[in-house]
Amino acid sequence: MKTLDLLFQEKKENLITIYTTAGYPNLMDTPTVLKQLQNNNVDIIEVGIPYSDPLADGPTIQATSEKALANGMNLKTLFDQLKSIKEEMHTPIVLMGYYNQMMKFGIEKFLGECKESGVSGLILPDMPFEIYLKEHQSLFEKYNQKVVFLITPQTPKDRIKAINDATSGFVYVVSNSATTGATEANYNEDFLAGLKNLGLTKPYQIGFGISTKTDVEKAWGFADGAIIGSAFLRAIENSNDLEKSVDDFIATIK
Ligand SMILES: O=P(O)(O)OC[C@@H](O)[C@@H](O)c1c[nH]c2ccccc12
Repeated sequence: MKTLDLLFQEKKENLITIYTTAGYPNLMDTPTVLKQLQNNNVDIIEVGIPYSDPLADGPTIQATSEKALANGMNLKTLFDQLKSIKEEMHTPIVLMGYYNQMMKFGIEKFLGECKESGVSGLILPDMPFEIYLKEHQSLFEKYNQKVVFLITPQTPKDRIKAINDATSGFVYVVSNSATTGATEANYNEDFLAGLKNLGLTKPYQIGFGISTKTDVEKAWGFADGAIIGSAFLRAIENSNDLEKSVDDFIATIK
């Protein structure tokens, strides 16, 4: 498994991160989806842990989460699936979940399982970075887990600096203040154009509402990478040939 650090040493721009919900469209599909994303040379794979109360998620991600939960996906199954493909995977995997899920599972057990499963880092959108620094940083480091924090157009500048400093993975730049999954990119262009002057020292990628090649190229103009979730999930939703659907989608954005 390639670490995020190594990836960012090798590649500093034009990154593609694809988000997929674990256990979607079917319970056992996630290993196939991950391997096929890797075959298509995506740079990072973000795997969402389905959750019944996903605060930051728009309708597409929420629907995939509900389906995945109904399919029976849970943390144990997800970790088992990740372990089953660990030897084949070298693309960095970042898990996206909610703070509560991690705390309920037991934080040390959770981080240990992440390490055992080949996970490189975590996005926990509702974990304040102050809490991370005060309470969790040493455990994350013990299990080699990087942390990704989000900034939005509403985040004050001094807070952005602090978030950049607390980040050990990459900074997730939310393109606008809406939830995930808009069908059209609705960039806050002033915010995005200003990113370069914020003095960010960590790699940063833009997500929310990116669905086409044009959107991706635009995001690359403002940041190191583009993150795509909902558009990808819509592309695999009714697939009867997952591998082909993944190939076809990636072909549309590269
Ligand atoms: O779906 P979109 O608009 O392409 O945006 C990516 C996003 O879904 C993914 O990164 C994500 C899914 N759930 C999240 C929760 C918080 C932040 C980000 C996410």
